Amino acid sequence: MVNLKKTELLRDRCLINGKWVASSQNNVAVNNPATGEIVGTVPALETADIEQAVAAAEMAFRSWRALAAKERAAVLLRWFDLIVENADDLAALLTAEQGKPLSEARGEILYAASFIQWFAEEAKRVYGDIIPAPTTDKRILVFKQPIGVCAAITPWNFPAAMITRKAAPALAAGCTMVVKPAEQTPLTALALGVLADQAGIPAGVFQIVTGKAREIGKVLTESDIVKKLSFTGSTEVGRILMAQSAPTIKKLSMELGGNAPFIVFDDADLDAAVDGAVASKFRNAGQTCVCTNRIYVQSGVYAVFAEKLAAKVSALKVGEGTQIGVTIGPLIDADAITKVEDHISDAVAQGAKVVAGGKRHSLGGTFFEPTVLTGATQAMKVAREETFGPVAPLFSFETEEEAVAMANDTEFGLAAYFYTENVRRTWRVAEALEYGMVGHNTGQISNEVAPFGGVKQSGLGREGSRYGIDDYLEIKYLCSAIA
Ligand SMILES: NC(=O)C1=CN([C@@H]2O[C@H](COP(=O)(O)OP(=O)(O)OC[C@H]3O[C@@H](n4cnc5c(N)ncnc54)[C@H](OP(=O)(O)O)[C@@H]3O)[C@@H](O)[C@H]2O)C=CC1
Ligand SMILES: O=C(O)CCCC(=O)O
Repeated sequence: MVNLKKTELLRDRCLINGKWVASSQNNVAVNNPATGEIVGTVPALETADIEQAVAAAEMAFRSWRALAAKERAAVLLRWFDLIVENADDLAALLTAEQGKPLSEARGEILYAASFIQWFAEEAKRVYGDIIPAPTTDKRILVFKQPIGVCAAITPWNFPAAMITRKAAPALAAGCTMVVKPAEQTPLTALALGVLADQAGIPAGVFQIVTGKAREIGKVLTESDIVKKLSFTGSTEVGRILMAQSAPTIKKLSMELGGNAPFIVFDDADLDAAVDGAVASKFRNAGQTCVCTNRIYVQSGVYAVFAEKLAAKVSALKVGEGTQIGVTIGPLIDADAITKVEDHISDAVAQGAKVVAGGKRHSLGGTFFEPTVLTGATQAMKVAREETFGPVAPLFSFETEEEAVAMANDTEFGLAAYFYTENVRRTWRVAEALEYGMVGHNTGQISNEVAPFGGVKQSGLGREGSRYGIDDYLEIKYLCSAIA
């Protein structure tokens, strides 16, 4: 049970063409990962329902794109206001289905809202260009137009923000969108739909569908009507969706896996580095794609850093997200726990030492002790794969070149962090790291004004920032002969 002030935010139906649609067949239960209790149910829609949503999005696109940017912005700002007004309810729902501590959930809701406010403003700044023509008889103009019907497939780790980070630029640009949230966290998505409806977002412009991921993914990727797909999730599923989108040559935005290095040089402010490591590693119990995965510490400060980090991590409070003071909630499911245990046992078998945590929490369920390992090496799974859990492995290095080489030794390239007080080193390392986002002397890099996205196998495109709207726009060039 989740207690909401505004009970209509808890929906058991999907939003298609302005109507709340039930399943003609089955419903899917949504469980609280902290307690196992059922929080709600959502429909397992049929292929025909998804096709109907796509058709409604196509119809709605005609009138939505025709509005002045300022008119679309006004509607988006009403949505933003409603999300902020209902932040407590939305946070409660988010914690109930996802598990993160309530304060973090509230932070996510405001983060999610910030994308709507930002892109409502950016809608009015989709400028074109006039290019000096190579001959005097021509004029060359460039303008930008919305891509059309878009689809979004989003993960469970940020049930609100990953939706608005896609929907806000899409809607601001004049596109319409069909969203498929993760099976584990659809209720926050549906609540956002309620508020979108109340804000006056027209029928068909923002729709939410739930059901079997493969079937929905197939309809959305095979459709000729859907011109663009934006996905956040695992690299493995990203590859499948790219392949499925190839026949219709869809535009793609892909926010995929990470394997973030966190480098601590011996000239770093160690206390700041410890705080940054805790913030970046243990946010959402380690379940974000920008979470630190590997911590490289220069040998001269390794022992002190390890001791300070282990002390801070041991003080983190594990528990149900609704309890005051809790900083680490449950992991999302049993598979997540199995992966964390596998990574720890693989590391220990190869010589790593557990200096904090290391096992399932006495609370049971999917609660896990925040863990610090020393003596990690590049051969271990903790170095090669994204753990997506509360495990901080410490690696030792001697030189800057070695640290950068180890940090770049991965097929992923999403986020990286480093701590140094040396200005020259700052520039060298920032430029050498093969990552889309780099934090210098900070473990927190995400906000609505900065471009979020990766290189290498971490994905394609950028979300947030003034660049984020470009992913939903086509460039058209007009050549006008005037002689
Ligand atoms: N980059 C990131 O932010 C994230 C990375 N991950 C990484 O991925 C691992 C696995 O997490 P997981 O939740 O399984 O991530 P997935 O990539 O499986 O899921 C993300 C989204 O894709 C959907 N999906 C899954 N398979 C298909 C498919 N064949 N066609 C269409 N949609 C599909 C899911 O739907 P449904 O939920 O209904 O299955 C969900 O909405 C994590 O341990 C982590 O390493 C996970 C989440 C976010
Ligand atoms: O893909 C994720 O893990 C969500 C992004 C988190 C962030 O925006 O910081």
